[in-house]
Amino acid sequence: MTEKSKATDKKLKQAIDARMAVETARKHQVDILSNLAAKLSLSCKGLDTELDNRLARFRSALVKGVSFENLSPLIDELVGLLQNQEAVQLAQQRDLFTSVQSAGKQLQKTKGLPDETRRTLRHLLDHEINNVQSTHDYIPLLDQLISFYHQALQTKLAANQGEGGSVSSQMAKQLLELANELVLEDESTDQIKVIKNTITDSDSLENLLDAAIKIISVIVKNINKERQSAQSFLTSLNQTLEELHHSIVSTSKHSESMNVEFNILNKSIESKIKNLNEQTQQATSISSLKELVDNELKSLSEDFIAKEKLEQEDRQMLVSSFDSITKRIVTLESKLTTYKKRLNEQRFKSLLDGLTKLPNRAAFDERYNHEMHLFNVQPSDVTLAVIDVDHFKSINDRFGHTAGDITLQVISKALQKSVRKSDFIARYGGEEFVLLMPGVSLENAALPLDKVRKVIKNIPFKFREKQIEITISVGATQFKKGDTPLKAFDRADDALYEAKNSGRDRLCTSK
Ligand SMILES: Nc1nc2c(ncn2[C@@H]2O[C@H](COP(=O)(O)OP(=O)(O)OP(=O)(O)O)[C@@H](O)[C@H]2O)c(=O)[nH]1
Repeated sequence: MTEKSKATDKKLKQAIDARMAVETARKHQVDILSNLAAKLSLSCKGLDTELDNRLARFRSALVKGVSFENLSPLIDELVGLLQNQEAVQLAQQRDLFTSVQSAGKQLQKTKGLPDETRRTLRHLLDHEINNVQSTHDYIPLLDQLISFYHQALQTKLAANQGEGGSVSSQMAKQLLELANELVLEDESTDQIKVIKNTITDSDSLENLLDAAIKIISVIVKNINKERQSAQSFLTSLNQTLEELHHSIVSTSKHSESMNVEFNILNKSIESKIKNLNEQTQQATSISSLKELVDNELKSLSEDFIAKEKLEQEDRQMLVSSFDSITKRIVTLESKLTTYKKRLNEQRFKSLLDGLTKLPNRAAFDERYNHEMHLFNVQPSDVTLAVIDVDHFKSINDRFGHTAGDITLQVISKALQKSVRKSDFIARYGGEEFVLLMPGVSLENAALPLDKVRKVIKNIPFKFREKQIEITISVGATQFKKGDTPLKAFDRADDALYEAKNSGRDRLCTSK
């Protein structure tokens, strides 16, 4: 190879190398641009379709190796679209600020949010939200807000469930109390008992409503029966009165017609006697006088017989009329007695508690007010005790309402047996009893009351083969000068509250 061709060869090689370097640099630049376009496409994907399409076209132009001059308008378009996108994002950012802020404020109003959550939320709304620079920055805030919402929802749900539970358990309690207070005929009492046994504290509102409707229908039937019975009594009373009236009218009519007949007879007798008198004056011989007297006496005697007959008829008529009136009155009296008896039984029943047969609250109120009145007229020692079965709800919950009812009956019997004759014990409602002890000071009542407590505690209750100890708490007080029924009761109730709070199964007193 000549020197000249060697030099040419070297130059060519250098030129090829330079070209290769340029090619590589360009390829590198295209790669960088393609990469940028790909990243842009990825991060802008979905923001704007137009931008998506332009970026795709830009990438394919790069791959095809379009000259930079041709790429330039594409880049301009992209810049324009991106600028537009910036404005869109700013607007979205503003909207997001407003909605995050209002959502947060709404959340702040939610009751029952944990304190820590409330504090973090306040910080978020007062500070963090103002430091947000981009839509992306909202993501952690939104994440926090969603978790707050979750907490608020949980709190609300728990509160609702709690509320629902306590509402229905309160309703169940009231329904049972109402059922206990009902004084109905025997058959209806049994029906109410069956309904009562279906009521439990954990019942849904729907079940309670169903039980309430059943109770109402028993009451309505009872009212109808009662009304029918009152109506039949009134109808028969009405009938008897009508008959009575009728018989009196007919008796008096009969008497009137009798009177007319009597008058006629009397007049005829009178005129005959007058006539006899005149004719005897004018008689000229004994024989004619005898004949005259004979005739007149005969006629008079007929009149007297007729009068006697009339009188007898009248007497008989009166007697039979009185007889029938008396019979009717006797029937009416017997009906009245039956009705009165029924009413008395009803009244007696209405003062007795259906389940325990102890005097009920109405009977207690009557007696209690009376004792308070006596005390205010002439003060003496009167002790009032309020007795409540401990944890009675758990007996119902564990062994059912029938077991609960039997427990109340057993306790009532034991209470009645262990108080003195002069004391007055009543079922105040539910598992609460009241005891009035006239003539006993609080000091002297403590021992017998504590004895009552022990009696109940020692009853060997057994449910489902399980030995159960049932205890009572007692709160007692003594009537004081200036007391009203309410004041004294509240004092006894406070003492009961203290007995419950200090461990139950005890007697607490309040002076
Ligand atoms: N079986 C039955 N249960 C009744 C009757 N009347 C009320 N109850 C129930 O008595 C329970 C009383 O419960 P609470 O007032 O919570 O009192 P407790 O469980 O005795 O608890 P403490 O009084 O606090 O010791 C409620 O579950 C009532 O449903 C009734 O006639 N029969």
